[in-house]
This record gives sequence, structure tokens and C-alpha cells, in this order.
Amino acid sequence: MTDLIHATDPKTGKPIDPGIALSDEADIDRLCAEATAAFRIYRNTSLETRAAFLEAVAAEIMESGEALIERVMVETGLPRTRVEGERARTCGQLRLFARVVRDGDFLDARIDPARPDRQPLPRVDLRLRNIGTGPVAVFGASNFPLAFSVAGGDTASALAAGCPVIVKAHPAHPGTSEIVATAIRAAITRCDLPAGVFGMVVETGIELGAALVTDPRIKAVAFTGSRQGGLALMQAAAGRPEPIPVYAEMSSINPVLLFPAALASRGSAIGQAFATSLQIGAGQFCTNPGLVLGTDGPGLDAFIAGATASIEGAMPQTMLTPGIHAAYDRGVSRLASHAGVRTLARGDAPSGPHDAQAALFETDLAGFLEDGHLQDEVFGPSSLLVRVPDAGAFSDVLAHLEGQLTIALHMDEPDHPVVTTLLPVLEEKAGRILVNGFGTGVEVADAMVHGGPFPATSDSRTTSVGTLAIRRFLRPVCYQDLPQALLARALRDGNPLGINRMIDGKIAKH
Ligand SMILES: NC(=O)C1=CN([C@@H]2O[C@H](COP(=O)(O)OP(=O)(O)OC[C@H]3O[C@@H](n4cnc5c(N)ncnc54)[C@H](O)[C@@H]3O)[C@@H](O)[C@H]2O)C=CC1
Ligand SMILES: O=C(O)CCC(=O)C(=O)O
Repeated sequence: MTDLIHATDPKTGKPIDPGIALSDEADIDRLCAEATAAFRIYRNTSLETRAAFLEAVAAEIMESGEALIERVMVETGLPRTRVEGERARTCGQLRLFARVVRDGDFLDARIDPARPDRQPLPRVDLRLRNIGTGPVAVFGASNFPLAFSVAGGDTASALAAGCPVIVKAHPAHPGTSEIVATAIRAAITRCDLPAGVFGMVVETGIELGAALVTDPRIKAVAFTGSRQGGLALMQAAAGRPEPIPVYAEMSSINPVLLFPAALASRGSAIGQAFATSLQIGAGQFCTNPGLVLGTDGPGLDAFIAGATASIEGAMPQTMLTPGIHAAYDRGVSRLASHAGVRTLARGDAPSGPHDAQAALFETDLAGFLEDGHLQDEVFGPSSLLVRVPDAGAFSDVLAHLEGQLTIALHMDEPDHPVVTTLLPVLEEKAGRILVNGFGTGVEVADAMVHGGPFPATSDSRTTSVGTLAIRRFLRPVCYQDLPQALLARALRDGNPLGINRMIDGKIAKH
């Protein structure tokens, strides 16, 4: 009889039926063999076939209908509007990558034609295009059961690059994962692709995930989750006889900088908007504003009044899993009992077993700089305000900070000179710098960067959201003096695919 995993309903603490079949080591071997066999076929499919496949995955997910929405809700405690919104984002992301594939720009086709008459030596014919790196292991995130999970951004970008994907399902939402996996398999059948283009591993622990990362047939890893988990996978991948890249999105506290003119003109309104961003989705976003740096003065007091009023009246929200809830409570208790930290506001007392009680704390500049652990991520609706004497002190705090996904600046025109002096250090610390807003609600777009220096990610050269994410799973191959008939169509004379190519240093469509 097959062993089953039952997720926990975070609202009640009870197991969810039906259970989902667990994988075993033989499944890892089979899935890796199938993915390897599928890779050669899949990466050589036409751009149109691959784009249509991504669109078919989106269509099949939509066809899963209510069964999917309800299973996500019961496994995560997330409300319907959020789940439907996340499904739309997931399908939109798949369709966006279909556009990327059709465009063909990701191939980065380059041609340096031969120059037989060049002096003193003739030039060879050089042609470059990107190909997929090989089968990719994707670790789905707990906090985005759709958009960062089985058919999420990592999977969409790897499939777009021409790489088969093996997903390690997050144990918090196995039923959701199974429904989405079924949709992907249906799209594979509909598009007549090899079954090995997609596989999924389900387990309660971490052993099969680790086995996947160390399997020699896996060529890259994508992960969203804890710093500890990401680091473990990086070490496992680096220790392989053939090391492979790990694209882990891990830990970020997303500093919010409050500049004096903005605080003076609209401190209270910024405080209210901050509290909304802090509590959205029970704060379970890696873009959650976990650190606020504010310049001392009446404007900052107005910010605090606006934020605390909103936090103190806030209803508690169910967190995703008992484990995430316990980790949140531990993090909040650590801050509440810290000698250098004062509690400014707490949300309403919890009513369910895994409810998060929002929290806002305050410390001063010296206290923050003294204890490096004050910048540890507390995953959930908790934030720490650091009161600094003036905007000049921001650079001291920024120098002390680890890498971040986002840094938000609340500023008015009189603040521009000081912001100008800070921009170089902001760029060195974060993947995205944003003004008069908050990092939550990441737009899936061409110019998006959802990345940043360690520990925000393991590789600051990339992003896990937006079309640039495809680059993680590509590598360039150069063809020297290959006869036309042997070249890929992307590189043949006459440009049969009609894509942009760099010819002799200039972008052209011929
Ligand atoms: N910054 C962020 O984006 C996020 C941070 N978190 C943090 O992570 C904590 C736990 O949440 P989870 O989502 O469960 O993250 P996690 O990192 O514990 O697990 C994510 C996935 O990686 C796997 N995994 C973890 N460690 C592994 C290892 N050593 N070897 C092989 N596989 C491993 C897990 O089984 C799971 O499938 C949260 O309390 C929060 O602190 C969680 C979600 C997102
Ligand atoms: O806020 C978002 O839309 C994305 C956040 C994210 O990537 C995460 O929490 O893992």
C-alpha cells in the first residue's frame, strides 16, 4: 500500500483528506532518467511548440477550477481573493514566458561572419546561441502555493529555457501540488511532449529533496524558502563531483527608509500604509517590511501613531503552517524580551491555534548596530523601527546591513539631495529600490528584479520573478565554422525564425 501525506489545515490543526501519495528513492531515479531522456527532445522543440505548451499549462490550471481554489484555501488558510489572484498571476506568468519564447530574444543569437580576407589573419565564422542547462530541480515555496510553487515562476522560466523540471513539492500543500502537477501532465499530453518534461517528488521530510540536488542528472536548482534550507542546498550542490548552480531566494528584511521631508508632510499616512503592507498575507512575504529606519522628530512620532493605530486594531490572521507560526512566535518573543528593544504595538490576541499577532518594535541606532541578530528575518507581520538622529545616519545602518530583495524610500523633493548621496550604497545592498511604496506585491514584468545580494539570494546576478529569470537556466554555445545545414535555425543565414540577432555587433532582424 502506498504511504500518504496529509497536510494540516492551519485554521483547525486537523489533517486534510484525501492524502497524497509519497514518493520514494526509486521515483527519484526514474524521474531523473525520464527528465534526461526528455531534455534532448524538449530543448529542440520549436519556439512555437514550447510557447503553446506554456499556454496549455495555464489553460489546464484554469480548468482545474474550484477544486484547486478550495484545496489551496484549506491547505494554506489563505482567503479566496488572494488564492484567485495568485492563480491569475501564475497563469499570467506562464503566458508571459510563452511570449518570451516566441520572441526568441532569450536565445541571444550572435553572428560574427567569417572574414576570409581579413589581414593579417582571416576571421573564422562564429555563431552563438543559448541552450537550456539541463533538468532543473525546483523547490516550491510554502508561502506562494501557486505562484512560487509547482507551476510557479521557477518552473515557468526553466520550461521556457528548454529544461525539464522536477519539482520537490512543499509538504505544506501536497494536494494543491498534485492538482497543479496533474494540469502540467495534461498539457504535456495535449502538446505531445515526452512525459519526462515534468516530474514531482512528494515527501514529508528533506531526504528526497537532498537526493534530487545531488543526483548527477540534475543541472541546476531553484529554491524559495528559509535561509537554513537554501544554505543546505547550496552546500549539497557545491559538494557534488560536478557542482551545479543553486538559485535560492532566502531571507530579506526589506528596509524602509523614512526621510525627513516626507515624514514632516505625511508621517501618519506613511505609517498607515506601512502597517497595511506589514500585515498583508499575515506578513508571510519575503518582501515584507521587517525594518524601518526613521529620522527622529515629530514626523516620526506621527508615523508611529499612524502605524500603531492600524496594528492595534488588526484582526489576527492564520499563518500557513504550525512550523511557520511557531517560528514567528519565537522571533517576536526574542524581540519583545530584548533589553534594547521596546514594544510599540501588538495586534489583537490570536483566536485560532496558528494565528499571528502583528507586532511593531523600536530600538535606537546604537542598539541596532550593536546586535547583529536584530536584522534576522522574523517571517510574519513583525517589524523593527530604528530611530536615527538624522538622514546622514542612514549610511551607517546601510553599511551594517546584509543584502536585501528591496529597499523602500519614503521621500519628498527636499529629500532628493540626501537620497542622491545614498543611491550608490542602496544599489550595492538591494535588488530593487522603490520610492513611496512597499516591496510587497511584486509585479511580474520584463524590468522586475526579485533578487539581491546574499542572503536575499544565493546569486545576486539573477532574479526569480520577471522574464530575466529565464537566464538562470541557459548557457551559451558557440559554433565555429559549422556548415549552414548543421546550424540551428536560430543561427542560419536568412534568419528563418525572424528573431533579433546581433550581426557584426549590430542588432538586426535579417
Ligand atoms: N524569505 C522567504 O521568502 C521565505 C522564508 N521562509 C522561512 O522559512 C521558514 C520555514 O518555512 P518553509 O517554507 O517550510 O521553508 P524551508 O526552507 O524550511 O523549506 C522549503 C523547502 O525546502 C525543503 N528543505 C528545507 N531544508 C532542506 C534541506 N536541508 N535539504 C533538502 N530540502 C530541504 C523543505 O522540505 C521544503 O520543501 C519560515 O518560518 C520562514 O522563516 C519561508 C518561506 C519564504
Ligand atoms: O510579494 C510578492 O509578490 C513576492 C514575495 C516573495 O517572493 C516571497 O514571499 O517569497
